[in-house]
Amino acid sequence: MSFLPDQGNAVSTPNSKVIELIDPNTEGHLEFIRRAHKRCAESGLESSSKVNFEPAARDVLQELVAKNNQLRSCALPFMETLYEQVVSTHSMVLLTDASGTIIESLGDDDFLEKAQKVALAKGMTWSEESKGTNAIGTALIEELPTVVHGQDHFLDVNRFLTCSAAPIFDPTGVPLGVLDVTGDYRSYHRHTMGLVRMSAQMIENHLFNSSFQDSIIVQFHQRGEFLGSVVEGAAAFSPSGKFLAANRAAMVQFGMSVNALRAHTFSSLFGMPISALIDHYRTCNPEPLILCLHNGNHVTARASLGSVGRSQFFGSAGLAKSNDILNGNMVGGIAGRTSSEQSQQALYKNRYLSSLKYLNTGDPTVAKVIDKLGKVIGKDIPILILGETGTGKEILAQAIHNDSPRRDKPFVAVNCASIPETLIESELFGYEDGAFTGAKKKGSQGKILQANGGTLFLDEIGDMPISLQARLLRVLQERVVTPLGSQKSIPVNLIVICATHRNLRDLIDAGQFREDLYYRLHGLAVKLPALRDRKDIKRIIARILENESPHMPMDLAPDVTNAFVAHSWPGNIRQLTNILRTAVVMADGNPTIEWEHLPDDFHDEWISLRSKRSKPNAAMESPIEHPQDDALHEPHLSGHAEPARHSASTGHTPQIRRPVFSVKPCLSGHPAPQKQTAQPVQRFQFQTTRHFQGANAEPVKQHAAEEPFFNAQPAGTSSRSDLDQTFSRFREERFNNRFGGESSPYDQKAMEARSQGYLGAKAMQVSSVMDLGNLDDIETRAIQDALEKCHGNVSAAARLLGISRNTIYRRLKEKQQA
Ligand SMILES: Nc1ncnc2c1ncn2[C@@H]1O[C@H](COP(=O)(O)OP(=O)(O)OP(=O)(O)O)[C@@H](O)[C@H]1O
Repeated sequence: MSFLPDQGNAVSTPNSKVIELIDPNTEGHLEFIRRAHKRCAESGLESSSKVNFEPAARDVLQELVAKNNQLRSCALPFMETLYEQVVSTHSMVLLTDASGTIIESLGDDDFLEKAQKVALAKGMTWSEESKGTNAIGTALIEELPTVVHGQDHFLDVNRFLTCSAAPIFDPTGVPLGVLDVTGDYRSYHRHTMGLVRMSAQMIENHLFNSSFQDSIIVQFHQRGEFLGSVVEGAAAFSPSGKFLAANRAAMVQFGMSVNALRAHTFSSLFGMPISALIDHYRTCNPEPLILCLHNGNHVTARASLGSVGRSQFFGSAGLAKSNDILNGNMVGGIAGRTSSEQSQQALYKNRYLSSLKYLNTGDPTVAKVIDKLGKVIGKDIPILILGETGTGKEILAQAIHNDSPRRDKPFVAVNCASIPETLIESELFGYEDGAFTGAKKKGSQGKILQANGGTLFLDEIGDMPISLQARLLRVLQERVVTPLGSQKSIPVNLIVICATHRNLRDLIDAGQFREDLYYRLHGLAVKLPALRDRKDIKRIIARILENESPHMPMDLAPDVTNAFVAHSWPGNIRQLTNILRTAVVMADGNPTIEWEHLPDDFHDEWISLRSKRSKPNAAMESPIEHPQDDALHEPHLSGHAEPARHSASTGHTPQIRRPVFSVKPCLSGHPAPQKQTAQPVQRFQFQTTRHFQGANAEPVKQHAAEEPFFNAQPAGTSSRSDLDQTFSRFREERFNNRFGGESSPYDQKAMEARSQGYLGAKAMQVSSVMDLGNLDDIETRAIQDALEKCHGNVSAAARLLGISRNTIYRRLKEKQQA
């Protein structure tokens, strides 16, 4: 094969050289043709030889088309587009298989007649052997784009033709066929070859995507604006990160052949664990990532997780393996699959059928939830999923979809809390061409229409702006959607699943949620338990470990297991997953996860929560030996005396250092915190609302000193969800502050930026930061609030803000020095 450096020509041959070969006026081209003529002469052909016109028998033709069906169906739309470019130029567009036999043709009527005379018809073979030097046959031998013009043809009868052909390769570099434009030699145009090459590459990319649609596909390019274009690189990986295949643009960017790439994984090529990529792309509207290739080049990348990625949690290692096998088989070529492959695929589909059961890991509350859901699946009953953050609401919604008769239709998730209020409407309902300034030229379909036929998952429905709730209600009741700027209502047929961690009843009382919508959504409401209340945590741990370490069984050391069982897991299963993911990497091949493999912030949280006895008796029950004290130390920011923690074995509270935070009043003008001298850790007295609300807002909301941090609270008391609200209000307010409140120009700017694609979005990000003016203050305020919220626990504050602990230390030191 030939388009890779160690295998052939197309990639190793610089583009300038290729252009010389295909330009009939250059010496390089003449040499190329001389070589081809020599081959023909050596095979016994003579220039005066007659062409074989015998049309192919009907059944032979049928078999030929069936054998090459995937290539033909992928290529046909591109052939049609290509033909539109060359129509009325006495030309035809041809597609052949790997032997040079024509399997599809589109042509100008006047030229078709002439073409028949030289056997340019379906079923005819245009290999060099049978038709002498010609673009199709020669391109197959040289595995290079080829122009054979007029006299270049070996056979006299073909010399009235001009042909421009480009080979098409499968994702592993094996030639599948040739795309060609052939016409009367007087109609020759240099641009024809460019069109043919580009179309061949588009066909290859399309074949690549359809061959690996179950795998994780990463698309990338050094220039972000080229994402989505024909020159973007695309590489496919298994769920465990194993390299499967790459298109030729990817091989050029990697600077490696497919054989060399097979020794690589996603992380060795992109410097990031595949699990982090999956996490990023499972979020709503993920941004493209800037990744660093193994060769130091930075690329803008985006990924599609395919069904493998989407169902990663349902398939565990078993599913991952079966997909690896499937994909591994594909690497051998994309031609017909064997029966064992088909049965593998059946197995894979069957696993899909058991998604809900998969989530039933032994907790009686979850079992009841699954039982109830099983009864309504497939019926037109809206489902509302309740539960704290990270309890698996989205996973459950996906499982409901997977088990429903709509499983082959789209599952579209929208996080109502993560989209700015001004954009939710267009994101959900779509908009028409020119609906507003900056809207995309061709309009946008919107998530509701994207989910048509399938399931729409509205996460954080409690955060949907009240103004849009009426429109959503109309969609649910009348089953039609009207895009922005359109007069037309489009019928939709979908199942809606909603989720929230908020109390919708409270929101109704506060006038923030429509009661009619509540009842419309509230067909069956189920509540997922918090992880600390689940009886199956060990099974969940085992499952996560299977996913994170598919090739090596891993387990927790007994003291770690005990700690995990006793912990109150404020971030629920998401937090557990992230901790285990880091621990698996830290264990570095060791099959047992020990204390020292756990991240520092887990140590901090563990101690912080235990010292507050958030789980009564947990510390006493737990036979945990703590890790080295040193590992728990964090620098003292204030030199305050540290509070104590319980001794694991005795239940006493030995004096050890633990992080204590205090800020100088100058940071924000707030009163300095009380000096902390003894346990329990003293909370700051502060006003949660002060940065978030306007002058008329209720000013003071004080947290009681004894309120346990991040602990489950009965409704109405300050709790994790209170904390979430505070932070989301902070973000909202910050957003409004930045962009000027009600009639902010941001809406328009954001729309315009979006319409300009990735670059626009980036520019928007940059300009929004510029607009800020006082970024320092905002950052400091956010840090201070987070620290207050977390009672000085720097790690927890860092986690809340999504920044590193070092950033917090640095910022505070800077402020103290200022
Ligand atoms: N039963 C489970 N087994 C293994 N992992 C799970 C399970 N349920 C959830 N997870 C993990 O927990 C993470 C959080 O799940 P998910 O996003 O569904 O939670 P959520 O309740 O929708 O969170 P949020 O309310 O913050 O959107 C997932 O990324 C997944 O890794």
